[in-house]
Formats: sequence, C-alpha cells, structure tokens
Amino acid sequence: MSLIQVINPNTSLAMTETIGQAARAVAAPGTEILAVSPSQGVPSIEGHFDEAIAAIGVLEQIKLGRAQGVSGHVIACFGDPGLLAARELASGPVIGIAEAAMHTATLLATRFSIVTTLPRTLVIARHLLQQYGFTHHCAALHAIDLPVLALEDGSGLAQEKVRQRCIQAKREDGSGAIVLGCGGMATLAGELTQELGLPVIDGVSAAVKMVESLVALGFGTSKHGDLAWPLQKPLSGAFQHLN
Ligand SMILES: O=C(O)C[C@H]1NC(=O)NC1=O
Repeated sequence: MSLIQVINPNTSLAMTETIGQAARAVAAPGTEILAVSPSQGVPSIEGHFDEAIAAIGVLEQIKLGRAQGVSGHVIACFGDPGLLAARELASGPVIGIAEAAMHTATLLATRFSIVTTLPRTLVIARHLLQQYGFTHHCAALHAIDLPVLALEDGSGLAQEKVRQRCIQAKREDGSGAIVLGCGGMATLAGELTQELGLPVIDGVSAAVKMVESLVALGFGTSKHGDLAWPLQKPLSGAFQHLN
C-alpha cells in the first residue's frame, strides 16, 4: 500500500474534500490518499500575497507527510505554491497540479487552453507556463471572473461558468485540450471531457497518477544539487516547527 499526500494549500476544508474526492477517484487500488490542508493560512489563493502565505503551509504539510511515511506529495493549487521549496524538504516526488495538467495536455494535444478563476491570477499561470517551458503550447488563458470559493458555494454558478468558458475555448482557441486552472474544479473534468469531446484536464488526478508512476519507477526527488535537503540553521519564532 502506498500513501500519497494531496495538499490543498488553502484552509477551506470543503475544497480539500473536493480535491480528495478527485484524487481518490483515480488512485490505484494500492494507493491511499491523504487529503490535507494547512492548520493556518489563507482560505483561498488568489494572488501573489496569498501564494506566499500558502507556501509556508505547504512546507508544514510536507514535513508532516514525511513523518507519516507518505511516498509522495501533490500540491493541489494551480499556482503550485512552494513547489521547489517543498522538493528540498521532501524525499518522495512532489508534483504541482499546474505542472501535471500542463505536461498532460502537451502529451494529448499540440496546444491547450487554460480556464481559471480570477483574471488577476492569469499572470501566475503565465509565469508557470514560462517556468515549465509551455508558453508556446498554451493557445489562450481564460478566467471565469469568480472567486475561488464560488466553486464551493453550492449554487453551481461557478461550475456553469467554467463549462461555458470551456465551450468558448473549444470554439475559439484552436486548442486540442483544456486545462482546468483550479484545484476546486477537479471534479468537473470527466463530465466536461465527455460533453466537449476533447481532453479537459484536472491537475489533481494527473498529479496523483504521476506520483504513482514515479514511485513505481523507484524515483524520489533528487537530492543532488539545488533540491538537496535545506541547509541546517536554527529557524526561529513562527518557523520553529519547520526545523
Ligand atoms: O489560482 C486559482 O484561481 C486557483 C487556486 N487558488 C486556490 O485557492 N486553489 C487553487 O487551485
């Protein structure tokens, strides 16, 4: 049995449940999913400030996951907050849902579109496209212009806006695939793939399968070079628990 920790970096437990549901839906029979979120932090991640706060919570959870013997980790926020810092702290693989979804899209189509929440977070997705080398694979980025937690308000409005934007992206972008740009959209991908007749990719499920594959291949995060364990130094104050 292997244990994969799926971290919702925001503190909204309803979204952690949504993310855990998507992860469990694709987990292999021998995989147990541990869906977690930080004990403190930000209820939704909608900009650079939120990402900085969330990254500390990610590191806290990585450390806890290691102590629980998890075989790998998923960072289930489309900004992949704290990804490289988390890799320094982890021995198993650490996969962000944005990188997982983007990699998956490039294996299925020559160009993909992204549908996310607020317009102000589009720049974060653009930075990740550049960082991961996918700028030329992404045909367009769309925002439904609703806050992240609208996905958890039970009205269905955000889900319908995601659906409409995906239909528009298929019609206008010339993309062969669509990436859902929020952990809270994770459970929408299957139905949208069926309805639209093209791959609509959720990064949570993609990341879970990538972690499973890397673990099955016997790989963990490289500890040679810049992702080696953090240099030992006395962390103080609010960061003592990360020592
Ligand atoms: O950037 C976004 O819009 C989505 C991102 N924010 C969040 O709280 N979880 C996420 O996946």
